[in-house]
Amino acid sequence: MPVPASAVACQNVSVRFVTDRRTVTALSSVSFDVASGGFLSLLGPSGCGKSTLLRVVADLIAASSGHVSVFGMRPEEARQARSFGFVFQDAALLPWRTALENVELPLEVGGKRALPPNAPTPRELLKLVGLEGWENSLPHELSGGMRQRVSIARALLGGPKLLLMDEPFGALDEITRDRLNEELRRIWQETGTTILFVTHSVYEALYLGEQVLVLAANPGRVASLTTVDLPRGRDLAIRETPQFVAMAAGLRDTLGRSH
Ligand SMILES: Nc1ncnc2c1ncn2[C@@H]1O[C@H](COP(=O)(O)OP(=O)(O)OP(=O)(O)O)[C@@H](O)[C@H]1O
Repeated sequence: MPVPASAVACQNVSVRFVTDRRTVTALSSVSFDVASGGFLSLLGPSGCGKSTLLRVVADLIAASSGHVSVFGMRPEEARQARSFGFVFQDAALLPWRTALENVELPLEVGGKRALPPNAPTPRELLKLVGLEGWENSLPHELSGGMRQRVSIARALLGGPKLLLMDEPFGALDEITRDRLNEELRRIWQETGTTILFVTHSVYEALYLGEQVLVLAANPGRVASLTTVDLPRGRDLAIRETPQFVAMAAGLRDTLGRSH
């Protein structure tokens, strides 16, 4: 079977929520394409539909119209094929299970199952996210940043080709967030996983992404799609360069017109 070049392709995706009181058009005719191995940051004002878009890709919400393809599959098929992992703002760890047991959890949900051949083990994943030596710690013994690392390791269990991340670092202090930004770029490069990353931060979106999709609100729609022309190997100091500062100013300008 030929490998589709796109990891995620959305064409004219619209989502309407109908409640007793009103109908909300959360997304209106959103189209974009992320290549396999790409990193797309999703940026936009509160309520512009960022989480909704991620949830449509993850098959948690059905699009009202339009077409979504994940590695050439419908979102439902991609979910059944365990093609993606999801990381939320809250690490959502079970407090009575150790870090290692939390990473192992998906193997037990819906009946015991084995890891696919060649997939990294839970221990290897904890090492990948910088938590070697913390396997037996309980969540309350870990910092917020470490808990979020555990949830990233858990989302990478089974070697998904796509990682969907909904403001995973939004609740962390700035220094921890910076460190995790660097770590995430490293993990992305080491694993080759395609990443869709929701954030409110222009700096985070630009530092992490190879592309930045800005959504405008009411209704949620594409305001701009920018290719980030920065070196693949980047450290945080790149945020001080004139090129980065100019791109950030451009994105802020688009954001300012997106409410
Ligand atoms: N299950 C739902 N039922 C009804 N309306 C919903 C539902 N989920 C989201 N919405 C509405 O859809 C719009 C987009 O919400 P969404 O959470 O996707 O925005 P967001 O960009 O992720 O916001 P934030 O940055 O504040 O997290 C909002 O107006 C929200 O009220």
